Amino acid sequence: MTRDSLEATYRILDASANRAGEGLRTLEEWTRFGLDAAELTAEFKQIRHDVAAVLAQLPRQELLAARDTIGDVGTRLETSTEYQRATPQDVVQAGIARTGQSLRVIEEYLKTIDARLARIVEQARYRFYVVAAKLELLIVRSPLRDRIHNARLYLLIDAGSDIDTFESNVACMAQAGVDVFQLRDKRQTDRVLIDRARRATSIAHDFNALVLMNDRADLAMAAQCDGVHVGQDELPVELARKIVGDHRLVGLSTHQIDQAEDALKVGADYIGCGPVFPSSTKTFQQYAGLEYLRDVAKRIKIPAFAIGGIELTNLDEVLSTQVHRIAVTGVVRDADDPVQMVKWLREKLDAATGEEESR
Ligand SMILES: Cc1ncc(COP(=O)(O)OP(=O)(O)O)c(N)n1
Ligand SMILES: Cc1ncsc1CCOP(=O)(O)O
Ligand SMILES: [Mg+2]
Repeated sequence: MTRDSLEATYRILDASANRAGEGLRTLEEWTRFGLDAAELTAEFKQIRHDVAAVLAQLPRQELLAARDTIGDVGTRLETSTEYQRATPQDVVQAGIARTGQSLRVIEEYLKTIDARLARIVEQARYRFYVVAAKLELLIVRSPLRDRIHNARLYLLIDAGSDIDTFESNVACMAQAGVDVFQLRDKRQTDRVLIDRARRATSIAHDFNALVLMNDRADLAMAAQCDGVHVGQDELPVELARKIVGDHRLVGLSTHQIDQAEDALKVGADYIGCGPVFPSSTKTFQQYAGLEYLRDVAKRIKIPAFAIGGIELTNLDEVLSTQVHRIAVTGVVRDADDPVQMVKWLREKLDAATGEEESR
């Protein structure tokens, strides 16, 4: 290689190493502070260190001597999208693209200097693609994720006595302010569940509400509803995700903080948190209680719905934990006027959300 070519190669390696380091750091900051995702943060950090260790094996003097930021024509070229970052998610997506490209550039030019070092960078690039895909899945903004994020009132319903009553119930509840329905009826046949979920989805969508299936990802797909809710001992979130895909929702029940932290790692879109209080719908030996909700509000970034025995009379206690989303059954099902009950719950939730936003 000529002296000029070698110098240009060092310039490329120096610039690309800086770009890769900055890109990895940008991603690391979001997994650390935006998502509290310790494993992803550690993986990005390790890749950053491994690439830096490779570059450290090149003659530093040569790299620095080749650096010419002022004379670099590239620093004067600006693309129209470079300053378009509406959200941190945009920053992350740009960071992923920039880092992948830089690692590839380093690898290619290193081949002309030291094939062994190039192979180490190639391995780092493959590891980067795996971890970047995990991160992208967490931040990808599907319309349903935005909607579960904005949801406050989640109602678990059974299949009802007949289809007409069921349909009119869904319409009334959605109109009164329910954001999300879950079809939970352990006594029904698959056929009934599929039919009810299909119809509920079609009605709920007219009111901008969502419908999820309890426990069964296969039935969620058969009914083409908005997702599935699974429990700790049921279909694992990763497998539910394989069945329903990235654009439908997967919710997970959690009862303690390590389960809530795991929910983020396995890619759940939201969590149910409870049981908070004794419930008339289901019996429990143990309660997660209000303390668990306080922990979740402080530490968990995905939407969290408090569940279990929530009534109008204890809703203030729930809201005081700073968890501002609830999932209910009995308080609505057993109310003298279920529609009125939904409206009251809605009012209280909206008031709490309004206070939060004005703080
Ligand atoms: C929103 C929401 N949160 C929690 C649960 C409870 O789910 P799970 O623990 O799987 O219990 P069953 O519903 O299967 O009895 C839920 N369904 N929804
Ligand atoms: C399915 C489920 N899991 C925890 S509580 C509950 C039932 C809904 O609770 P409630 O009827 O107490 O509002
Ligand atoms: Mg379940």
